[in-house]
Amino acid sequence: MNHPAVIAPVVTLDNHAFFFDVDGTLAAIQSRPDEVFIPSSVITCLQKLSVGCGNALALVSGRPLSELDALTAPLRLPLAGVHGAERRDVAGKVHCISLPDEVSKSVLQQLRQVLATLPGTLLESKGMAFALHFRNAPEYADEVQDLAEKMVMQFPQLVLQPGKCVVELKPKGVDKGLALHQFMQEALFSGRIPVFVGDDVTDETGFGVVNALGGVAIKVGQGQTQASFRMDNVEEVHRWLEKLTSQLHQDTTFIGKELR
Ligand SMILES: O=P(O)(O)OC[C@H]1O[C@H](O[C@H]2O[C@H](CO)[C@@H](O)[C@H](O)[C@H]2O)[C@H](O)[C@@H](O)[C@@H]1O
Repeated sequence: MNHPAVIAPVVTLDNHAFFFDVDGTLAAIQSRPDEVFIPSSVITCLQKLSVGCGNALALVSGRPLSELDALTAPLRLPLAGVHGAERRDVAGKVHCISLPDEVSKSVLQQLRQVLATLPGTLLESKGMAFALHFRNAPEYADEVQDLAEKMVMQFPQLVLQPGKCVVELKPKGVDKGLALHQFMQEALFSGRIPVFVGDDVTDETGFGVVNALGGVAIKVGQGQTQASFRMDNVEEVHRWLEKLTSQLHQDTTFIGKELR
């Protein structure tokens, strides 16, 4: 569906499980990945919501788990990172897809070499995945795209993951839809109706899984999507979170409560 409803859906904490993308959804887009932050008021909302829905709340992001923990400190949520290549389940166990050492070393070396010749581009290495950013050098978008395409031809273990002013290389077979599906198999999530809020191409596989489960898929911002709902921007996501959590009783919402 290309023209989803522009209204916040009705959800109830008893019945729903909540999944949030990070960049462009909980955190406003910044010029560089390391400039991103989630306002403390939003972290408080996430904690309230998590407690209110029996801890059936997870982040599903392209970022590594370590960065997600840092961005949401002091929370320690179930997480899917690197588009699903890493996942920390409800029990805290980390599941991780890795690349053979020689592959990741060779990819990294080749990417570094070429991107060094394209001033303003930025390479983010996540071990088993690589983000080639051109937000600050849009004139090199085509060169970056060509480089990424060459790498996936050379290394069949990798596939392209397009994003906002970025082309990523991630392990084949990994996506947010699968990560979301895996969370929904866990006792704490299963039986609930999934709600997933995301803004980017990588979130579409998550929206697909949510739709198949009769859940609520919410696209943030413009662009084609299979989500059924839309929110205008990050600020609207924040306002929705505030509204959802303001209905909670005080005794379920205090900071510092053990999340599981
Ligand atoms: O799945 P997400 O949580 O949305 O993460 C997707 C990628 O987000 C980051 O890059 C994007 O945000 C940056 C900061 O706002 C921005 O500078 C960049 O242009 C965007 O592409 C992050 O750096 C990637 O690792 C994530 O995969």
